[in-house]
Amino acid sequence: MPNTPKTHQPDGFVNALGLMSGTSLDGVDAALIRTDGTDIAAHGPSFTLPYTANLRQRLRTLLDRAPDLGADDADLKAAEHALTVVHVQAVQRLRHMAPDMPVDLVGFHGQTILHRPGRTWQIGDAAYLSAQTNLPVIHDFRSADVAAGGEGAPLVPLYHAALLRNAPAPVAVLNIGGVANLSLIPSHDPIVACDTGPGNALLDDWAAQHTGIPYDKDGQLALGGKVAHNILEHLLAHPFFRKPAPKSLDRLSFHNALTCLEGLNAADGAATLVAFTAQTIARTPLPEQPRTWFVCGGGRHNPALMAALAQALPGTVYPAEQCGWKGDALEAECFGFLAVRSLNGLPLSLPTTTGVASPQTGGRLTCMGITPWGRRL
Ligand SMILES: Nc1ncnc2c1ncn2[C@@H]1O[C@H](COP(=O)(O)OP(=O)(O)OP(=O)(O)O)[C@@H](O)[C@H]1O
Ligand SMILES: CC(=O)N[C@H]1[C@@H]2OC[C@@H](O2)[C@@H](O)[C@@H]1O[C@H](C)C(=O)O
Repeated sequence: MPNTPKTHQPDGFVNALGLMSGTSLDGVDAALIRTDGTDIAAHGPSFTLPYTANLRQRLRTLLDRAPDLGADDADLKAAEHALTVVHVQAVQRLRHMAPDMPVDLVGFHGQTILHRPGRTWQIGDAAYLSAQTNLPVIHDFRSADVAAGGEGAPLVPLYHAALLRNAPAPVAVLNIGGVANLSLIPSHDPIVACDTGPGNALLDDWAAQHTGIPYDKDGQLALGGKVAHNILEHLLAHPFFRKPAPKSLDRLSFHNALTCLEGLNAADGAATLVAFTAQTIARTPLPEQPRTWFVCGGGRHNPALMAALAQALPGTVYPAEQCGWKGDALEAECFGFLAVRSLNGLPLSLPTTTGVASPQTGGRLTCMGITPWGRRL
């Protein structure tokens, strides 16, 4: 059921603060936008609040344990609280950064610890976040889509579509986070979207194993390595990559791929993983090939990956900044945007983005002791 009430600002536009804790487990992205859930009137500030190595490790352990975890497991609850405390800090810091853009609403994605067909699980304590910030919070964005037969991901396509409204089609936005996903606006048909395969997650794990640093900074490893083509082709033979959109992944979906790299040196393994990410994107079956790609997410900071994409993809590849977007803030902005859509009962997903039977709204409102628009009602 759609959340009520609808937005109370006279023109329908509100200041929505989005929070996204992605599959890379590196921190929480926070961003502020002014939107009515259809148009974006302003992009406010954004930043990432990094997790401590300790919290990152605790979350990583939860990902491994999630299939067997009960919802009230003590480690889970403690990590969920620690995660939410960082989100509270992120909200407070962003409010200080934007005193002229008072926050009306928070979109709180939380941390996905498990995602598989028929089940998606995000942790994060929305009631605590609402109570600590005195703000209404929309959370639990994915479960309505899953309950209605959808993949529950990706949810960012409708935000990408709003950003691309005036761009000449066919055009795509490519997000390279821990997992990679794309949104394609074809020339005539509705938006098509899917997860494409691993983004940086395998490369992060490989770099951590071989260098003790949790990612391949500036592609230094990969740029010095050679692609092991026999291993690459073996990895690409997985049927997921031939499946048409919509489709989605868990962060650990391709984790076993790392065992195929055993025996390679650190640089060659990194080069092979970069090629794997680029090729899985290039081979994604699409109804039409984009003429232009705008790349967001942390992967665009990796020059080895950007070079591999430029070579593998048809069309021209640009970082998101080419459009004036903030490539590290898009997902957080998206959850601000989706929070307003949720409040207004608008769809968060479509049959062509998640495979859901019909356009589907979602998200739940949590409001601790305050009215939906706080003191501004
Ligand atoms: N300078 C850099 N050089 C290489 N890689 C980088 C650099 N900066 C960031 N990255 C990569 O970007 C990742 C973080 O990306 P991002 O924040 O988009 O992921 P996420 O939002 O957690 O993931 P998802 O979109 O799957 O939820 C890091 O883990 C790292 O792999
Ligand atoms: C289940 C889940 O959290 N999926 C994430 C993940 O990270 C990237 C990709 O896989 C995408 O499907 C999704 O996040 C973005 C924000 C989305 O829903 O569009």
